[in-house]
Amino acid sequence: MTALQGSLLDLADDVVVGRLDGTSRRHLSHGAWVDTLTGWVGGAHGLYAALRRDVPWHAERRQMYDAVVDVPRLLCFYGEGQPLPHPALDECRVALSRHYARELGEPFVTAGLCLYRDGRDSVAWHGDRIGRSREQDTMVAILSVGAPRDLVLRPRGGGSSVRVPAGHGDLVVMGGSCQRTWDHCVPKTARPVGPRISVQFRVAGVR
Ligand SMILES: O=C(O)CCC(=O)C(=O)O
Ligand SMILES: [Fe+2]
Repeated sequence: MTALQGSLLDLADDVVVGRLDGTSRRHLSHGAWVDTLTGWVGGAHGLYAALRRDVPWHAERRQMYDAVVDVPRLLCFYGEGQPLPHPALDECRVALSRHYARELGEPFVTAGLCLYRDGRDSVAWHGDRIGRSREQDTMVAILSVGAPRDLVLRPRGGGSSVRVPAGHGDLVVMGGSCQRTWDHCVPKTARPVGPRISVQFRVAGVR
């Protein structure tokens, strides 16, 4: 009985990367779009726990005008060819590369991980415009595990914002001109929220 319970628990811990054919696309202005798929990764608890435990999370400090401030989240970046911290993330990367191959024309090769410890952690308005994404269309695919937070997008030229919920096991892909013509952020929240881990898959030479 104990052995059976043990194996059932193991089973419940298994991380399952689902199919991508259920993604739904929302077209934004200026050729930007977002694809979403809720519950892409099943057993996401196991993935969250393993990443929380195994990733060498570190804090960063950044120059902000004339002060040096803490970046309000923990980070870890995996460059091209670097082993990812969980086999499910390799599976995600390969599945995304295959699914978007025709449209993107190149594979996802890097993974940026962020840990938002609570509602005070956030990422300010920005576009991922370091590298080719400043001039060219690209995609940034984000897997979220842990507490749900919102990814909010707004057109750079002004206009109303779009709120995209990023829940446990969900996928959000920003594509087209999204990094150039729109900004995105994960706002702070006063709601009592638990920790969230975000995994951003990008192509070579884009941050
Ligand atoms: O946490 C997220 O899902 C977004 C993170 C992000 O925009 C970034 O690291 O560039
Ligand atoms: Fe970003």
